[in-house]
Parts: sequence; structure tokens; C-alpha cells
Amino acid sequence: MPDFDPLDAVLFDLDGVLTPTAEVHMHAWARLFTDYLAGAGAAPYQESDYFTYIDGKPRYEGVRSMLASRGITLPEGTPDDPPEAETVCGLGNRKNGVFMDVLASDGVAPYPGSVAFLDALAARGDVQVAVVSSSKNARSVLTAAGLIDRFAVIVDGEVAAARGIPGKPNPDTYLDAAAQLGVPAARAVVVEDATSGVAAGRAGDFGLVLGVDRGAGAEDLIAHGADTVVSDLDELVPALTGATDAGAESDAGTGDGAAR
Ligand SMILES: O=P(O)(O)OC[C@H]1O[C@@H](O)[C@H](O)[C@@H](O)[C@@H]1O
Repeated sequence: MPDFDPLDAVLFDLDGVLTPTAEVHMHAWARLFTDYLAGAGAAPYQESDYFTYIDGKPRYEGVRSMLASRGITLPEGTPDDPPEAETVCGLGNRKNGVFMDVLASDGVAPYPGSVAFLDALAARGDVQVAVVSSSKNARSVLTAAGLIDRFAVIVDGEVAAARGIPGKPNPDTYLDAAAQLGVPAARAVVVEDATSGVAAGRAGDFGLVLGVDRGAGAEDLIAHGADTVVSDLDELVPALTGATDAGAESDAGTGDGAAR
């Protein structure tokens, strides 16, 4: 059970940590690359490709990384490219159309365990929170999920692009959020479901890097820098409320589970 006492801030990834939207992204990427790779005569797209090459990274970086895995290079294009354009930006924008359609038709409900964790943090009153997401859709997702008012600091894909902040797995977006909160990295927790995200937390030397396994795999999350891994944030509510004898355990923690 991690010890949150020496920690002053919790920095949350969004998709797959607070909301189940990693699945929506995954589905939209699969729609794009299943067709695109087949048309290009490349090895077929597989679900594992999402976790290895795309998960957690900014949109166009995900496209570049996936194409590079199949030895394909495309012109970069620009963010205003239409979805039909055969450019990195065009392909990313094609995928974004699918993502936005699903968001508009299905809406999004946050993970109940994540809401319980946020409630327990708010009840303590001594821990600040922020969202750090690679997604340019982060504000729309937070609004749709009813969570936007809980976060005074949001460093998302729009902010990073506007300010030229390098995306995950670089630590810079997390460091920026910690700086905005006035909390040193060593006293902040990074909460992530993607290997690129835990790698960012590790590279930034954060006090605790907490993995949430929504499909990336606990071993991979630990290999990329997680100190401990849970399958849902409700497992950690006892650590915040002091009810640590409630029997909740992390399911794959191999680190010491405490702030470094
Ligand atoms: O295309 P967007 O909404 O800006 O999102 C970029 C990335 O955002 C991350 O949060 C997701 O894990 C990725 O799957 C997604 O590709």
C-alpha cells in the first residue's frame, strides 16, 4: 500500500485513469490502422500495437510511431490537413473523427473507483490535483464526465502544442503541472495507465509513479517505471482515509510502494 503522507499533489493521466476513454481511443486507432495498413500491404494491425506504439502519446506521435513499426514514413502535413490526406496529420485527424463521433453518441462516465479516490483526496484537503493528458480532447472528455470543475490545473495536448512542451514519454508535461501547483516533483504522484506515461513519471523523478493496469500489463508498467500497480484506484482509498487495515493490496507492486 503506497504511503501518500509525504506527498502534496496527485497528477492524473485522463484516458484510462479517470475515464474509460482509452478504450474509445483504442477502437478509433484500430479502425484507422486496420484499413490503412491493409491498403499499404503492411503487416496487419493488432491490439498489442496500441499498447506498444500509441498509448499515452500525443496524436501525431502515435501515428509516426505506429507507421515506423511497419517501416512506413509519410510526409508530416499540418494539423489542418483533411482526414483524407495521406500525411501523419491527415491520418491522426481521420482517427480523431471516429473518436469524436463515439464521444458525441455515447458520452462518457468516469470510473467509479477513480471518483472515490478523488473524493478521498478532496476530503483530506491537503493534496492538490491536476490532469496531465496528451489528448487534445481532454477538456471535452473531462466536461462530458462531469469532472472538469475538480481540476484547476490541466496540462493537455492543446496546452502542450501551444507552448511547445514535449509530450509523454518526456516528463515535461508532468513537470509543468507540478510547477503550476508549486509542488516539487519529489512530493508529487504520477498516476498512469500507459507505458509511455509511467516512463514520463520515472524520467521526471516523481515521488511515486503509480500504474493502473487497464490492459498494458502490470509487468510492462513496472518495467517502464511504475513503482507499484493497481487494477483500479478504489484499491487505494484506504491508504488515503487511514483505513489501511482494510485489506486492500496492490496486485503487482514490486517496488517498495512508498514515495522515493
Ligand atoms: O488525439 P487526441 O485526443 O489528442 O489524443 C492523443 C492520445 O491521448 C492519450 O491520452 C491516449 O492515451 C491516446 O490513445 C491518444 O492517442
